[in-house]
Amino acid sequence: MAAQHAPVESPRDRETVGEQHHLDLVYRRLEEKIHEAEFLMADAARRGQVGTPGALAERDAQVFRAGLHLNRLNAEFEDFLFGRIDLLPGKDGKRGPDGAHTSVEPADGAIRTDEEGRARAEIAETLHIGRLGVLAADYTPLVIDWRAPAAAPFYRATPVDPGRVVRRRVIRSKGRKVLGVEDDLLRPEVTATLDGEELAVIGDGALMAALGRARGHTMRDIVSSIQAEQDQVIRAPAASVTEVDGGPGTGKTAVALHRAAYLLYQDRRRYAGGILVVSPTPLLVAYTEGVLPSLGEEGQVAIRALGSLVDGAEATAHDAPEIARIKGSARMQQVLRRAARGALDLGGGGGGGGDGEGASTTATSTTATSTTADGAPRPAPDRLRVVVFGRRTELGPEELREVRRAVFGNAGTPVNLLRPRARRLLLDALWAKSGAADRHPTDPELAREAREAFDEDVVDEPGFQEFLAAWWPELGPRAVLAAMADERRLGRWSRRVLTPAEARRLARALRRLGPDGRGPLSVHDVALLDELRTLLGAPARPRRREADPLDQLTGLEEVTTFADRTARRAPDRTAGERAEYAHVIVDEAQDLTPMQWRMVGRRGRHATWTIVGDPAQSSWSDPEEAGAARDEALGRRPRRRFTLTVNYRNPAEVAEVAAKVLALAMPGARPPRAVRSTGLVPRYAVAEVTGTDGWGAGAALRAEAARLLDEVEGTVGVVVAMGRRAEARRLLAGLGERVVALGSLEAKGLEYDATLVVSPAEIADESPAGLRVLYVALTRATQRLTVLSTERDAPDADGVPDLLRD
Ligand SMILES: Nc1ncnc2c1ncn2[C@@H]1O[C@H](COP(=O)(O)OP(=O)(O)OP(=O)(O)O)[C@@H](O)[C@H]1O
Repeated sequence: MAAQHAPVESPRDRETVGEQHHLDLVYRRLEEKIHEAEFLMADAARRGQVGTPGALAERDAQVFRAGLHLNRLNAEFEDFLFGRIDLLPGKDGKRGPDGAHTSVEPADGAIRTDEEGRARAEIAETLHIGRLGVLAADYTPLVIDWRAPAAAPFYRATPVDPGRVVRRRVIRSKGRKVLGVEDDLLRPEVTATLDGEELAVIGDGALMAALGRARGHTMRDIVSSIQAEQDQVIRAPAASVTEVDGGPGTGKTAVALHRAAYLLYQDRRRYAGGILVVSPTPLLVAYTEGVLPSLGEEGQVAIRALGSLVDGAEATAHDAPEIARIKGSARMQQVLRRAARGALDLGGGGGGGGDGEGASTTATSTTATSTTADGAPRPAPDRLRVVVFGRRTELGPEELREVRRAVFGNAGTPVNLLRPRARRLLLDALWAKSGAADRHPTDPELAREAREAFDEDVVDEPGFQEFLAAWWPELGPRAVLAAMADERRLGRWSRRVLTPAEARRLARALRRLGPDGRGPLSVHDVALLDELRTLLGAPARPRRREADPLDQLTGLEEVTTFADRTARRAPDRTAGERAEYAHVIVDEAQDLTPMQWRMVGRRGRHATWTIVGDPAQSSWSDPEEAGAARDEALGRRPRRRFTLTVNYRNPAEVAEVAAKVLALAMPGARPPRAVRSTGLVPRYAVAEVTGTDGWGAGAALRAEAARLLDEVEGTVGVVVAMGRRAEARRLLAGLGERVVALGSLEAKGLEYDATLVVSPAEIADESPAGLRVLYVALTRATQRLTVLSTERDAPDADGVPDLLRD
C-alpha cells in the first residue's frame, strides 16, 4: 500500500510530514484527555441523581474542574503546537518535572571535530513547544508549555549565545494540519545529526514570515517568535517593578501581555488576586483583548482603559489639550481636597452620585430641608437651634465654622465618614453653650448622667437630625465635580493653586456634567472622580427605617444613621471597597497624567508592577510632573529596567520618515532599529483644494485612503487631528470595514497595514506635545505610509511637508 502514497520529494515536505506525525500523536493524546474530561462530567452528572447534599457539592466541584479542562483544551486546539528545538546533550543529565533536561549548557565534548576538521554533534533531545503542556501516557513530554523553564531556550537562544540549541523551528498549523516549518540554525558551524540523519534547515526563519503577514483589527500573540531581548522581560522575576522602555513597534504591548500569561503560569495562587492591564484607550483594549485568551489565560486578567477604571464611570468625552493639562495636573489634588470639604456648604440633596457607588441620596433626602422645591441643593444651614432641658440653645455661623474645623482636625479621614464625629462635636458645643456643664461642678457621676440625658434630648429632636443631614450631607464624587463648574466657587477652592484664568477655563469645561453631575465624562474626569472617591469615602447606603432591625432598640443607637453605625463598625470601608490587584501592568505608561498615576497607584498598593512605555511618544506635556507621580505610585519598590531596541512593526522606509519627527520632538533620542525593509517608499500627496478653514483635505483624503485599500490586503488607518475625527469618518463612509478614521490620540498603540497621516502640521500644532503625537501617528504602518499635506503643511514641489524635510 505504501506505493499509493505520494512520494516525499523535498526536504521541506519531508520535515512537514515529520511534524505532522508528531501533531497527530499530540491530538490523539488530547482526545484521550478530552474523553477523560467528558467521562468525569458524565460521571458527575450521574452522581447528581444521588441527591444528598454532600454528593451534590462533590458533583459541582467535579463538573467545574472537568468543564474547565474541556474548555481549555477546546480553546487551545488552534495552532496548538508551534515550536520545536533540537538540543545537544546537557552538562549534568538532570531532568525537570516536565521530563526535559534542565541544563542550559551543553555537555563537555558534545561537539567534536572530525578528521576533516568539521564540527560535528549528535542531537540528544528534541522538544516541541505549545500553548499548553501535554504528557504522553508514559509521562514523556509531547508538548512543553511555552512558559515552562524547558521552553526558555526556544526564545533565548541566539547565534551568539546558543546554549544547547542547534536548531529552532517554528511550526505553522491550521487545526490538525501542519502547513509548514521555518527554521533558524543557531550553530551554523556544526553539522548535527539526529537519529543518524543530518539535520535539515528549512526557510528563512519565522520572524520575517510573521512580520510580513497582513493585519486584522486585533492583535495576534507572538508566542512562536518572541525574541531573546523580549523573553528577558517576559520571564523577569515579579518581585518588584519591571520597567520597560523602547521605541514604537518594539513589542512592548505584546511583551506586557505575554508577561501576564507567564506570571499566571509561574504562580497562579499569588496572582489569584488578579492582574490589571491598564491601557490608554478603549480602542487599544479592544485591539489587545484576544491575546491572553489565545495564550490560554482568561478571567484572572482585567484589561481596562484609563477611562473605565472607576466602576460605573465610562469616559466618552474628549478634553481640549489645555483643559486636559489642568485636569491631569498634580495640582488638582489640592483643589479637590478643598472641594471635597467645601462642598459641605452646598448642603444636602446635591449629593447625587451615579458613579457606581449606588450613592448618595441618603438620610438627607428623607428630611424636608435638604432640597428646594425645584430639586436644587439648598445651602447648608448656618445656625443650629435646639430646645433642651426647657432652654433654647443656639450655635451661630462662627461657632459652627469652628466646630467644622475641629471635625476635620488634622487627620485625612474621608469627609463622608466624619459625620459621627460632626454629631459628637456639635453635641459638645451645644452642651458647652447651654451652661449645663456648670450645674454639677463637684459630682462627676451626676454630670455624666446629665450629659447623657442632654445628648438624648438633642438627638431626639427631629430638627437636630435634619440639621445634621443638611450641615454634613453625604457627598457623591460626581456632585462635587459638578459643583466645581461654578466659577466663583472653584475660584475659591483653587486659590493660589490654579491661576484665575485656569480656574475659569476648568469651571467652564465642567459645565458639561450638568448640575447633577450626570453628563458625559472625559478620561481626565474619571481620575478626578477616583480622587474624590478617596477624599469623600464611600457614601452610606440609603436608610430604610422600616427595614432596619436596630430601630427596635432604644437609646442613642436608635437615632444614629445607618452611615454612623456602619462607619463605626468598619472605619476603613473605603479601602475595602476599592479593587486592588496582585500585579499591575501599565501600557503606554508615558501618557499617564499625575492624577491618573494616583488612580492607578491605588489599585496596586500591594502589587508588583510591569510598566511599559516610550517617553518619545508621550502626549502629556509635563513629563517631570508625571515622573514624580509615577514614583509616588510605585513607592520604594526596587526597580528593574529593560530597553527593547528592535522595531518589528515599521519597515525601515517608514521608520526613516518617523525618525525625522523624533529628531524634532526629542533631539538626541535614538529610534529603534527597524528589522526589515520592504522597498516601498512613503508617498507624499497634497490636497489641492483649500477649505474655508485651511484644511481642504476632503476629496484627497478619500482618494488616498482608497488607493491604500487597493495596495494592501489588510487594514488602513487614517490619522487626523482630534478635531477632525467626525469629518474624516464622514469622508470615508462606504469604503468598507478595512479602513478606519482615528484622531491622533486614538492611534496610540494600534497598527495598520497602511496608514494615511493627514496634515502633520495640524497634528503637531494641536498641543504642546503635538510633535510626539505626530511621531506616534507616523509609526503605525506595517507596510505602507502616505502623508497627505494641506496648505498649512507648506509642502515642497515633491509634496513633502515642511516638518518632514531633511
Ligand atoms: N517577536 C515578535 N514576533 C513577531 N511579531 C512581533 C514580535 N515582537 C513584536 N511583534 C509585532 O510588532 C508589532 C508591534 O508590537 P507592539 O504593538 O507590542 O509594539 P509597541 O512597542 O507596544 O509599540 P508602540 O509603542 O508603537 O505602541 C506587533 O504587530 C507585534 O505583533
